[in-house]
Amino acid sequence: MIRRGRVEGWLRLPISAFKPWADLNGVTFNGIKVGPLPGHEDRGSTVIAERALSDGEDPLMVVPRDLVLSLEGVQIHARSDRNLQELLDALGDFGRTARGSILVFLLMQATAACPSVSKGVAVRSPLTDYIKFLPEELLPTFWTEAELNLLEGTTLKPAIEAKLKSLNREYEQLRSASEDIEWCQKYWWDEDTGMLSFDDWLQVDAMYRSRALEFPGIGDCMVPCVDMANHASGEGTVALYETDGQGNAVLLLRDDKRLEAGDEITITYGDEKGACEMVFSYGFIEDSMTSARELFLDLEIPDDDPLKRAKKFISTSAPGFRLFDKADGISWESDYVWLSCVNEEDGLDFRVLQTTDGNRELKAFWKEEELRGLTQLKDALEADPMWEVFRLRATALVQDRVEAQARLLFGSDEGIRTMGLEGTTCRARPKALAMRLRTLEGSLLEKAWNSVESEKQELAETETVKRYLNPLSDSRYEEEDFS
Ligand SMILES: C[S@@+](CC[C@H](N)C(=O)[O-])C[C@H]1O[C@@H](n2cnc3c(N)ncnc32)[C@H](O)[C@@H]1O
Repeated sequence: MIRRGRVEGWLRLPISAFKPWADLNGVTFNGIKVGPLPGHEDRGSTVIAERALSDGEDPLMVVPRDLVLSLEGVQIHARSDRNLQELLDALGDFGRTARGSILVFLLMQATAACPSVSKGVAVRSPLTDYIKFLPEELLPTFWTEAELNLLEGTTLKPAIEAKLKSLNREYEQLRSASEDIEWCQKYWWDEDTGMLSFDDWLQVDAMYRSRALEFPGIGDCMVPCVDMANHASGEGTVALYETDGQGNAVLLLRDDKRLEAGDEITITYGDEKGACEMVFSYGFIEDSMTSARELFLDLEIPDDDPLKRAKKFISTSAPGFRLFDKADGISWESDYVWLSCVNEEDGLDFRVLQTTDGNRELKAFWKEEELRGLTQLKDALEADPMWEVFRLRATALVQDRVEAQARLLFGSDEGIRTMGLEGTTCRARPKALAMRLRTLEGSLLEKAWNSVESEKQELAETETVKRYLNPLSDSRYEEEDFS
């Protein structure tokens, strides 16, 4: 439906109509305009200074609170749209989340804009026209199979596979929740008259994912007009967003920033976000990015670990670890790794205890002390006389996983580069992004391997580890392989 609406024109407005739309809906612009930036048209539209701007300016933009598309905003729309309310109710818990309610609201707006849908099925709002300004984002959920193959060995590959599965589940949930609602059956699902397909769910997901911001006091939401600002990190960030006393969204020039007419007004989508997340959520990697910044590698507790089931049950964190850039090198963090590398003979124990309300609960203990959260495990290990041994095990585990990932990435490199460069089935943008991500992740993996290698060597020189590895000199310890 959405793709067709854009092609046929009923779901598309030129960016030249943006200012009249904003004026009509009470948005205030102060010395700025929205449109493509000459020389950077590939980034779509952006916010541009119309005159010189400096410290002490009034807000560059004020967006009335009733245009802010949040969970609360959708619930307010639903009060005057019976069909929207029925749909949200039918979706249960998902309809009460920011993401679920906003995606459904966007679908309703596209439906309202469709000329073949009877008036009154979906109530039109200022946002019905707003979504006509939103470009089609080429996020990886829209990449072809050949393009996705270029991601082999990157952490984006499993992330996209998992995302597509979860989008499919959500789409099926939408279908089963709404196929008995008469108008949904007619306009969305009917074999002859229904217009919805999985692609529409991907489209509203892409609108939300690439444009949602976390607004102080509101949470995750889409803010029309502020979401026209492109991203720049660090000192490149020119403006910031917040809410004013009335709940309106405002865009403010950062202190010490001075702009000339024609300069771009950027915000940050999150300076800490890594290359993988930037491609995943926004479909680009900032030109100035010279490192993948961070990457997440999954990890399985080995089958021969006798406490595997209990460890998996108790674990609340994602099974894996995060590698990230630090000022002095590469570091990693994960509660899961610490849990993976200790066992009963070290002092880890699990017990089923009765809670005050009569339920039974599995609790983890370290040397008789209850762990009130997995984050406490690392502190307990750090205070243990065997700390260096545990660290060595953890580093070895991390290094093995980094090495396996590097083999996957570099092992597929030659074939991929040939396919990417010669393959005619891959579009230029996904191709360039995939190649850049491969390079950035490859270099982070190399640095991480070297960094854990030196850590391992340092640890191997400690007295605790030497004693541990040499059971003949101290019969308390058994031999272990850290190679
Ligand atoms: C919140 S929207 C910004 C407005 C958008 N350019 C438009 O035309 O509607 C985010 C999208 O803008 C583009 N974008 C933002 N910052 C960019 C940058 N620094 N380089 C390239 N593309 C960028 C990406 O396509 C991203 O998914």
